[in-house]
Formats: sequence, structure tokens, C-alpha cells
Amino acid sequence: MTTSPFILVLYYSRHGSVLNLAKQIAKGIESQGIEAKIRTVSARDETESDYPLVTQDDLVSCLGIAMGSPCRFGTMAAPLKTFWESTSINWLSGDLIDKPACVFTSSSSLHGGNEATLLTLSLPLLHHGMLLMGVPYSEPELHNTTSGGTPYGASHVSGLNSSNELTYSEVAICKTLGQRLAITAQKLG
Ligand SMILES: Cc1cc2nc3c(=O)[nH]c(=O)nc-3n(C[C@H](O)[C@H](O)[C@H](O)COP(=O)(O)O)c2cc1C
Repeated sequence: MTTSPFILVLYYSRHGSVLNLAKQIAKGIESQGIEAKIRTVSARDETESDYPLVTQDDLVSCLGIAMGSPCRFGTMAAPLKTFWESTSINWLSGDLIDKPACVFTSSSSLHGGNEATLLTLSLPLLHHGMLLMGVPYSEPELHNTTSGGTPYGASHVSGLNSSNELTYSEVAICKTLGQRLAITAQKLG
């Protein structure tokens, strides 16, 4: 079993945008002195990352979870949905109850469903009894952003060919969310 405290940054990404968000959220977490363990859910991940598949031990032992998916017709990608449908054993055992959590997403278009995706990503976490957190408006980039970043979670607008870089606002909102998750996880112990 894993012993040192860590927060799980769980993602699925096909072209790398969600992975880029995951890395920024991990920076926010690690700025608070907690390890961020980045893990994916599918070997079909085409981002050529070195991140391993999530394990049962990761899920049970983590202090909290940040979870991200591309927007797929306004909801989460199938590999993440499949992953959550494999967690009945954790639901029955209450493994995730009272662990803090947050969500993040990337969509190709500005109004293409990223907020809807964040809300649907939240649902399995709530069913598992997790403590869901968003981004408070004390983060100034929520007011300034002309791309991604919402009170429901971090987001990125990748453009039609996934060519958009993360904007200053999107990065700032990721880091704030990661920091908030880490601070809360530490307080909850
Ligand atoms: C099957 C499919 C459905 C998609 N649905 C949407 C959508 O509803 N709205 C949107 O803005 N983008 C949509 N996209 C685009 C992705 O959300 C977008 O390219 C995202 O940034 C990909 O993230 P990734 O680079 O981490 O794979 C869709 C892409 C695919 C393949």
C-alpha cells in the first residue's frame, strides 16, 4: 500500500489538452507540499505520456481527487465513464466518502459544453460521497478570462485543431483549484 500522502490527478486525454490542464493542477497541488500523482484511465490515451493507469490502491489511498476529461458531446469521455462503472466495490465500501474532489475539462469551442461536462464529471464523485469543490471568485482570472475557467472547475478551449495553448487565465485557475484541493485535503487530514 502507498504510505506517503498524495492527491490523485486522474485524467483521460486523447490529444493532450486535458493532460496539460492536469499538469497545471498538479503544480498547484505540489505548491502546497503534497505529492500530486498523475494517472490515466485508458491505455488508448494517445498523448504519449508516461503516466501509468490508475490502480485500486491509488483510489483508496489518495487524500483527494482532481478529475479531468475532454468534452464529448457535452459530457465526459467514455473511458472515464467506464472507469467509474468499475468502482462499485469502492462505492459499497465507502472508500471515497469525505475525500475532497474537483473537476476539469477541455472543449474545442467556447460554448461547446465545457460547463455541462464539468457538471456531469461531478456526478459520480457526489455518488461516492466526495466533497466537491469549485473555484471561488476571489480568483481574479474568473472575471478576466476570455477562454476557459469556470466556478465549476478548470477548463480550456482548445480550438478546432487542438492548437490553442493554455491561456494565462486558464493556467491561473488550474493552479488555484489545485492549491485549494491540497489545502482542503491537508485540513481534513
Ligand atoms: C467524439 C467527440 C465529441 C466531442 N464533443 C465536443 C463538444 O460537444 N463540444 C466541444 O466544444 N468539443 C467537443 N469535442 C472536442 C474535444 O472536446 C476537444 O478537442 C478537447 O480539447 C480534446 O481534449 P484532449 O486534447 O485532452 O483529447 C469532441 C471531440 C470528440 C472526439
